[in-house]
Amino acid sequence: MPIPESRNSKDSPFAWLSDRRQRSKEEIILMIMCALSIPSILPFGLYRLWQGAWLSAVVDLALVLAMSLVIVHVWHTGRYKLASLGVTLFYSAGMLATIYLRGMPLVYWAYPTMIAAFFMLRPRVALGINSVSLLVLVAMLLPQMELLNLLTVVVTISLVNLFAYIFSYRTGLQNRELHIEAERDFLTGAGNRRAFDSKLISYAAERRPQPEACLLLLDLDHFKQVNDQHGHPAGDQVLRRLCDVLRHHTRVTDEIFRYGGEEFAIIANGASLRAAGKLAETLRSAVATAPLLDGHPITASIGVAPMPRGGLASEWLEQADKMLYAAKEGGRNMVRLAGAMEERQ
Ligand SMILES: Nc1nc2c(ncn2[C@@H]2O[C@H](COP(=O)(O)OP(=O)(O)OP(=O)(O)O)[C@@H](O)[C@H]2O)c(=O)[nH]1
Repeated sequence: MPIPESRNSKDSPFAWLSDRRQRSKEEIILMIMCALSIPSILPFGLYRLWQGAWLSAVVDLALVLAMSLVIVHVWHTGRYKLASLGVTLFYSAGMLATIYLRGMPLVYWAYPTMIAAFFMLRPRVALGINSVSLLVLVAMLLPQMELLNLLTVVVTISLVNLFAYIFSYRTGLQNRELHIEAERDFLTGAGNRRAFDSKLISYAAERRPQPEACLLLLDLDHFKQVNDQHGHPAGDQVLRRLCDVLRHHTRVTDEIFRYGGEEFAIIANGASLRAAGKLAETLRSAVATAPLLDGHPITASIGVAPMPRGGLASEWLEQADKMLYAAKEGGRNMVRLAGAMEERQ
């Protein structure tokens, strides 16, 4: 079976940002936003320095320095959540400080600053931060602006926030729906090959120590005969029923994927090799006794491998694949476990 590779790296225009490991979209967006803010703010900082407006210059240059530090931090650690919140708060505070120091003409900076928050944070969090910023802004501008002008600023900023919130909320919803559909096998409802590959890649990319997990590769025996003797629709029905059997005997925390025609992968999260061996045996026996197809007994072979500690996800898959091959070679309708423990029917 071909081993999955990181999908992010080769086909993305931002592959050069990947530093030989998979980076999330959020990391890349945050770094790009920070990188863009440097040429946007630096000229103003330098200009104010030249003018002798020291305080404004310090605010601008502090923003530039902070954005540079964030890029270095995210680049090296890959941690973006707290950094995204920090950047948004820092940006918002910087924007308010600049308006406070330079007055009303700088209020135009509120619009891009507030929209940027929606790129980096969840819509609700961005809206919350922007609402607080708007209140502070009103308190600052009240003594120096005519009421009608201030009202115009408040209404336009509120509308920009409302539209940005609706847009990012809808986009998030659509992305989640698309993601679910793109990773679901249309016949059985299990995760598809793409979802399985992503899962293995995310295991490989995980930096924290993972709890133990085992991979079960299950392949129906002589499935070609089912199609040949009973037709393709009957074969499809068998696959759907098989998936129901797998769901029935696994935990909600276990993940089921159809990675090939009549081949399924189950990631048993939190399961030791011993527990996974028992699960595999339960599944093997459940498949053998389940009425998957009237008058045609159907069996499955299963290979099991524990997640290698500090090893590659590809090794994990290879090991389970070898065990599945051993189960087929051993006569089918059996379970093979990587390591010493083996079971035979
Ligand atoms: N009905 C149906 N059949 C499928 C689907 N995908 C793959 N198959 C069939 O699955 C069969 C797989 O056959 P083989 O790879 O020879 O494997 P097998 O007959 O199960 O033999 P062993 O795996 O060696 O026990 C082929 O006949 C495919 O047409 C599907 O979505 N629906």
